Amino acid sequence: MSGHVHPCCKIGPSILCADLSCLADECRKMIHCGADYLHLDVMDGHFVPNLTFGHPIVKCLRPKMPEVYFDMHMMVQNPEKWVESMADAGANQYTFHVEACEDIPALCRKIQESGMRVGIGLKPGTPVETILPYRDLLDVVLIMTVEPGFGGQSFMEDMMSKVQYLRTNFPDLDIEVDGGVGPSTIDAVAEAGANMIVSGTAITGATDPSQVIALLRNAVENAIQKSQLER
Ligand SMILES: O=C(CO)[C@H](O)[C@H](O)COP(=O)(O)O
Ligand SMILES: [Fe+2]
Repeated sequence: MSGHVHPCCKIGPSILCADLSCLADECRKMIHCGADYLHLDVMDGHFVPNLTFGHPIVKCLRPKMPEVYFDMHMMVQNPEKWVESMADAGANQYTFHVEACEDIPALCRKIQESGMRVGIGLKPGTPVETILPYRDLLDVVLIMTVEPGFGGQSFMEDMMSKVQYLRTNFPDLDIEVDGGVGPSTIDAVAEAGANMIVSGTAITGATDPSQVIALLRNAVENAIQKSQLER
C-alpha cells in the first residue's frame, strides 16, 4: 500500500445558470442542499465569448456566507490582473487558464502569496502534459469537459484520458472536472479519478438539487473506495 492519501470528494455547484438576480439565495440553497463549495464562473468577454461577474460581486457575497469555500473559475485574459482583488474579496481558490497566461510560475506564486489555493484550467484542446513543469506550484488541475463560455453544453467524455493520466501520476492531486457533469456522466468522471466535481445545470435545474448532489457524491466516493481497495 502506498503512502499517498487520495484527496476526498467535493461537490461544487456552478451557479452560472441559476437566477443571478438572487445570487446569495441561490448560493445558500446549494450549501443547504449539501454542496461542499461553490464554483463561481468569471468571464470577461475576451477569453470566452460571454460575460458574467467579477470581484465586486464576490466581495458582496462573502459576508453573507463567511464559511463557504469560493472556487473562482477565471475565464479571463491576463488572469494576473485580478489576483489581489479576488483575494481581498474573499476568494479561496483562483483557477486561471493556462492558455490565457504568459508567466505561469509567477502567477502561481502570486496566487499562493495572496493566501488562495492555486488552480490551473485546461481547455479541451490543450494537452494535459502542459501542466507538468508547474506541478509543484499547483493545488488543483481543472479539466474542462466543454469549451468554456456557457453552461448546459454536452460533456466531452474523451477528456477522461487527461483525468486518468493525472490521477495515475499524481495520486494526491485535487483534480476538478467542469462542463456537462451530472447524473448521466458522473460515472465516467468518477472512474477516471476526478475528486472535485463541478456541476451546473444538472444541479441548479433539478427539482431536488440535494438528490443530485447526493448521487454525484455517492458515485465519486464509491470510485475512490474501489480504487483504494485495488491498490
Ligand atoms: O465553466 C463553465 C462554463 O464555461 C461552467 O462551470 C460549466 O459549464 C457548468 O455548467 P454545466 O454543468 O451546465 O456545464
Ligand atoms: Fe466553470
